[in-house]
Amino acid sequence: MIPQEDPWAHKVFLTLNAGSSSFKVAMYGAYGDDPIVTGQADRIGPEGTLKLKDSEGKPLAIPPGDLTTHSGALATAIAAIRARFPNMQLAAVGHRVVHGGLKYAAPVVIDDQVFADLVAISSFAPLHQPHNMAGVKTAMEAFPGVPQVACFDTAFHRGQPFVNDTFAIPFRYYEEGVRRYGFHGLSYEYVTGELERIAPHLMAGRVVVAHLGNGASMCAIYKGRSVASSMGFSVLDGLPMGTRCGQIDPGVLLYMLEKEKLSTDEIRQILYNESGLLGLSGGMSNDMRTLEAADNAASHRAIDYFVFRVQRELGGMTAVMGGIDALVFCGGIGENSRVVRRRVCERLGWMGIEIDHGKNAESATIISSEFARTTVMIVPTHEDLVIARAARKAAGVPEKAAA
Ligand SMILES: Nc1ncnc2c1ncn2[C@@H]1O[C@H](COP(=O)(O)OP(=O)(O)O)[C@@H](O)[C@H]1O
Ligand SMILES: CC(=O)OP(=O)(O)O
Ligand SMILES: [Mg+2]
Repeated sequence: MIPQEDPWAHKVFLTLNAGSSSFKVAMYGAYGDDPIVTGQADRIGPEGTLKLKDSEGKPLAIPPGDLTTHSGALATAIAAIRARFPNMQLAAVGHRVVHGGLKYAAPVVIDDQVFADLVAISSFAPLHQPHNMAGVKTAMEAFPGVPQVACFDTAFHRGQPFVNDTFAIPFRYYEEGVRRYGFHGLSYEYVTGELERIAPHLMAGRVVVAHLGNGASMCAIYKGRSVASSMGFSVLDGLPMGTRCGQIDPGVLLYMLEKEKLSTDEIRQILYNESGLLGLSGGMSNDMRTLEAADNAASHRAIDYFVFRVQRELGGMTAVMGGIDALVFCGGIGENSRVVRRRVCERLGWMGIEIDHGKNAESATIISSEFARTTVMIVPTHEDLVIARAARKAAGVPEKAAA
């Protein structure tokens, strides 16, 4: 028999994950978890930077290009990847799209209708969705005919119970789509899959995942399904974030409108860009590393509030699940900040949470002490891999156990 060459062996998949002032790009083959290229554009604008590296860590040459806009930076990244891999056979591009609205609860190949639907809900996520869709447009132009696959941060939560999906305002708003969508779903999907693999007995129970990054949220996962999430209608709700406020009394917005006479644009700017860790620290920083290093009254205000809100959510999520079997940390802060992890877990012995300080200091996978009732873990998240897997599936790559 003549051996058949695997038609997928040389195919590649691009993934794009756009944030407010940055985006991450990666390229994967048809199988396996390790990317062929990873990279990031930061501070997109007059001081934009772009860095890409191959699987051996060697930097890719960046051609001259426009780093002042998301589309320009992405076009530059694509040019760099094309120059380094001139014969690449691109099978699909996967995009993180923050909001799928009511209609989209699973990855979808983007056609004109899907594109229009997703642009139409941009105001639901003004910091992310316009950039996500700019990325889709740029990739469509760069790779005509290649399937573009949208992967939604909201999808993981769409089956959540009504009581976590709604606000107590006139019911017509719920019917119109003003709901608590929850976000970071690609991250929760990854972590859930990892837990299923490494600790299936925990996944069968009651898990709280704390995705603590520049954007931060928590999710209560009961038997593998999202039953409560801290983020709501927009990416502002729940925990305080780098520059976003987190949970806020709507009366504060009325105060800003009526008493201060601020415009909606000014209020949006405050809530999305000037609040959270940055706002509470008096403008010092949105970056947890900088705040931890500063160790002064302003940084303590911000970190104390952050820890307090994580603990409150944890208590609430534990209550609605009738207990907790595992607490999982992920995201830049969850994976790296031993201080935040330690402080969150302090005084939670009544919940069966007790961490081993040595294991926490070395960021081990399991950081709870040996006899603690609740397992506390760190699972580094990989949203891009979830996107790559969805793009592979949409392109028709057969499931094949990674060699
Ligand atoms: N070693 C560390 N100690 C404390 N915080 C860290 C550390 N490394 C990263 N972080 C924090 O993680 C956050 C960024 O998280 P990340 O998940 O990368 O963000 P994004 O949402 O932009 O993907 C920043 O606040 C950063 O300070
Ligand atoms: C949904 C969200 O907040 O995303 P990010 O963490 O990328 O800002
Ligand atoms: Mg993030």
